[in-house]
Amino acid sequence: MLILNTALADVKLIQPKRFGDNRGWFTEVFNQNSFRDAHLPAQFVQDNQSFSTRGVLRGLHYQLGQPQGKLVRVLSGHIWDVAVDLRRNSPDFGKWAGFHLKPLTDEGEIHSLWIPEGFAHGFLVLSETAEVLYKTTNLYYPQGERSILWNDPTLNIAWPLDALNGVAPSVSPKDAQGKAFLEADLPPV
Ligand SMILES: Cc1cn([C@H]2C[C@H](O)[C@@H](COP(=O)(O)OP(=O)(O)O[C@H]3O[C@@H](C)C(=O)[C@@H](O)[C@H]3O)O2)c(=O)[nH]c1=O
Repeated sequence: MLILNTALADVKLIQPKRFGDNRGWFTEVFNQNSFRDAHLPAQFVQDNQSFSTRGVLRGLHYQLGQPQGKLVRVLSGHIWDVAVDLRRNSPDFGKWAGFHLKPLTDEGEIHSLWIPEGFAHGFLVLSETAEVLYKTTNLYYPQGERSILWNDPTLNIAWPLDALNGVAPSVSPKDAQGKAFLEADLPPV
């Protein structure tokens, strides 16, 4: 299992080793020791799965009180996944990074994304449908959930909207009322 650096120091791409044989293939998608060796949190308490259609944009989400680190992977389809560093004491504060994520079965695209606590997370579905599965380091805490507007001008995230052929992203009513980055309650540092 390779743990690869990204443009954001604490966000990692996880590339598992895949073993092919005449039956098909096998891979470990999470290994606690590999995470520990890489000094990443290795304790997850919740697994989430969502199904979405093309153009659905979920995010940008984070939780106060019970921050969630997320280990994200795609089971089917193709998404553009975004992490935004909300930790005021971080050199990457206010920076974002985007990643094309595809299923582990696609040659050359075998990775999950590790997003630590203190980040906001969102994704845009680029395929007809997409199923996304992610483990979290803390439980869902509805009182603490927060949303920052996906198209916040300060963050200026370069969502790959061209792939939607002029159709606007589809967001939930809650996300349509997300806060501007400069007005958001950010996690304590
Ligand atoms: C996130 C979550 C939602 N729910 C419920 C609440 C609600 O009725 C329904 C749909 O919730 P949402 O609209 O918040 O779902 P969604 O917009 O998919 O929210 C998710 O977005 C991605 C980007 C993340 O990073 C996740 O942490 C989570 O915030 O599911 C739970 O029961 N447990 C959970 O952990």
